[in-house]
Amino acid sequence: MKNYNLDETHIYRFDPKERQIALETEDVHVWYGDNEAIKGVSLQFEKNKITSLIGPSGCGKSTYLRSLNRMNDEIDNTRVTGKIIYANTDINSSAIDVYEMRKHIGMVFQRPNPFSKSIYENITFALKQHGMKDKNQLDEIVETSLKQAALWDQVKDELNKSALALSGGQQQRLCIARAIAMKPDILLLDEPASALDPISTSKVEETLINLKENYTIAIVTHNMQQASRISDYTAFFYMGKVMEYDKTRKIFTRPKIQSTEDYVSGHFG
Ligand SMILES: Nc1ncnc2c1ncn2[C@@H]1O[C@H](COP(=O)(O)OP(=O)(O)OP(=O)(O)O)[C@@H](O)[C@H]1O
Repeated sequence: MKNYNLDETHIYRFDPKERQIALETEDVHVWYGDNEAIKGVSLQFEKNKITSLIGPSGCGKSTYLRSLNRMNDEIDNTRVTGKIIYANTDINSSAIDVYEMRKHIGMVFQRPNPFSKSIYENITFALKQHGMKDKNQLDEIVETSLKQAALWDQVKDELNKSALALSGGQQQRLCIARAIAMKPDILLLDEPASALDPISTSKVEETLINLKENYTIAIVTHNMQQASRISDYTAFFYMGKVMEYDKTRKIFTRPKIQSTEDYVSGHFG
């Protein structure tokens, strides 16, 4: 294993006058008990763009992603410090209504995890929990979300069918539809295509590219081609830090840091 200089980093910063920042973290640290998994990450996520989080296994990508909508709160013995700024508010503050915040910052997990309910109910379940009762309104959201997730044409005649009868790729697009039904601003995805075959993967990628018109997306991926195909920005994580953050094109063609270059060219370690 090469000895990479962990102090040599390159973090691209936006000028907020030129680019709209949808979400920003300042010096975020995450501990699992005594293990400091994230060691001071400050990143900006540009509105209506896709940002990929890449890096070797165990470097903290998922931990960082989960901190962006406080999913680490659900894990015992976890501590998160630093600021996570969304809409001029630090959502890492104890005063935040986490349930409410997650309506704005939604998440899709690695394995498709539809509820054991119909396709229709998968999308309407959380909306009903939030008090929405109007059938026409619910129908409309089901249709719009499934269209945005590029699944409507395949399922529109069988909305009462069990979601578990869909293929893996369709289930994952249903999970994306379920997340966007809440009309979040930001969509966090943790390796959403890793359990899918290449055709389903390319459908999910197409879906994400179309979604960025309306959403800001952060995605953890192990797939370098995927990061370079779909994302506008890429952050390279290593040992709980971001070593390099820049436009995706730069990360993959002219990285500034040796560890990034080795990682993206497959010569890491
Ligand atoms: N629920 C947890 N409890 C305790 N430690 C955890 C937990 N989840 C992650 N960790 C630890 O935090 C560190 C970062 O893990 P994380 O899963 O965030 O990395 P990752 O880059 O997403 O890895 P991978 O690419 O393998 O999914 C690792 O040392 C891991 O063991």
